[in-house]
Formats: sequence, C-alpha cells, structure tokens
Amino acid sequence: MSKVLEINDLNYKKNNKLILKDINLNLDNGKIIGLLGANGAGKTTLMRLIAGVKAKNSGQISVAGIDNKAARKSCVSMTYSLVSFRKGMGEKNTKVKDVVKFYIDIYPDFSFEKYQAMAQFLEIPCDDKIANLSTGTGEKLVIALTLARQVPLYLLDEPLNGVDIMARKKIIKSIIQWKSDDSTIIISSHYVKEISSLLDDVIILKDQTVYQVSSVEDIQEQNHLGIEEYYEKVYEGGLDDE
Ligand SMILES: Nc1ncnc2c1ncn2[C@@H]1O[C@H](COP(=O)(O)OP(=O)(O)OP(=O)(O)O)[C@@H](O)[C@H]1O
Repeated sequence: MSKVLEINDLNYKKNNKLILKDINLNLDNGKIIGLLGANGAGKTTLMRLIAGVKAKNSGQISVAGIDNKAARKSCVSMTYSLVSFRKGMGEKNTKVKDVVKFYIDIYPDFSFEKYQAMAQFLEIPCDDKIANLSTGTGEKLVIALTLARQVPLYLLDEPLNGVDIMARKKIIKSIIQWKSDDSTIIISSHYVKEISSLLDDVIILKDQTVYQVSSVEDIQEQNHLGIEEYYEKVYEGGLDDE
C-alpha cells in the first residue's frame, strides 16, 4: 500500500509556545482516519501544517511523496471556514454559486460534477447568500467544496461543529458516498461516537504529540471498548492502571 502521508520529527512553536513536538506519522493510502484530541491538543495546527498553510519549525512532511510546501498544496484539500471566503472575496452579497465559481477558478482539480451531485444530496441552494446560510448548510457547503477537489488527501477539520443530528448524519453519509478508493480522509471531530463508524484508523494527540496511531479494529479487540470510551480513558489516564 502506498504512503499518503509521512511526517518525521515535526516540531512547531508559536510565540515561543511549544504546540506540537516530535510528531511522527506514516499513513497508508485509501483510509478514513480520525484525528482525536482534547481542545487545544493541536489538531487544527497539525492539519494546517500538513496542508502547507503554516510553516513548520523543524522536521519533514510529505504528502503522496511530495515534501515541497507549495507543491503539497495541490495534493491536499482542507476544509476552510466560510468566514474567510466572505473576507477573501470582500463581498457581503457573495452567493453559494460565487464561491463554487471561485473554487473552479483556483483549483484545476475541482470537479463540478462531483460538487453538483453532493450539493443535490446535501440540499445546498446555489442562489442563497453565504451570509444567510444556516450553520448546518454552511458546513455542508464546506464539505461539498472540499471533497469535490480530486486530490490524494482530504483534511476535514471539525466538519460537524454546530450542526444538528440530522445534518450530521447526512454529512457522514456524504463522506462515505463520495470518498474515492484511492484517496485518504483525515477527520477531526469531538463527535467521536458518531464518526467512529466511518473510521479505519485513529490518531490520538495528547501532550503536544502523537499518543497513538491504531486501527479501530485493534483498539476494539484489544481493549473491548468502543473508540469513544477508549479515547476518554486515554485522557483520563485510566489505561495506565490496567
Ligand atoms: N496564534 C497562536 N499563538 C499562540 N498559540 C496558539 C496560536 N494559535 C493556536 N495556539 C495554541 O495552539 C494549541 C493548539 O491549538 P489548535 O487550535 O491546533 O488545537 P485543536 O486541537 O484544534 O483545538 P480545538 O479542538 O479546540 O479546535 C492551543 O494551545 C492554542 O492555544
């Protein structure tokens, strides 16, 4: 199986504060991987470093064999907040279709057909103003835009935040339906139980570093616990006593 992501000895500091230390990861292609960690564990920071939006202090990051930061950007599609689209486009009347056009213009790998299919499934209105979208519809739009790019690696940062249970289920279904076999999705979420049915593997961040990378199957078989219970035990320190 080819490697989609290799990270060696990655360290990242911001304003003299150590955010991530000694990160090493080696991920096979084709999977859906949960990135779990408490608030402030560094999930967003790690995703931004992988996507090439932030610059690391030391270490190596390579996506599908490419380690140059600028070139890596064309291999990674990461969710971005709609707030930044509004600011970036400088328009309070920006509509959904304008953002879609923006994606078509800047990403040669954007598939309008894939976007349309997802937009229909997720019931995303194309003529509505971005400013008027509900949180749930906004998140659905972000997911559809992100997954419509055709790249080896997708990074979905908290795609279920502020979204009601029905919309969460629909977003999860769309991730399963539109993931291509030859791509990898890393998804961070505090809705651990809800995403656990999606996941092949999990990465747990704790104490500014990778605490564990395991398959969901191994965690369940070896600990007789669901992913959510296992993750809570890791953070409560409950596994050390067993
Ligand atoms: N500009 C900054 N300057 C200093 N520290 C920062 C800055 N941005 C983020 N941090 C710190 O980096 C750490 C990791 O933040 P990050 O947002 O990556 O965590 P997270 O796991 O995504 O959290 P959450 O689950 O709350 O979204 C936090 O301690 C945060 O306070």
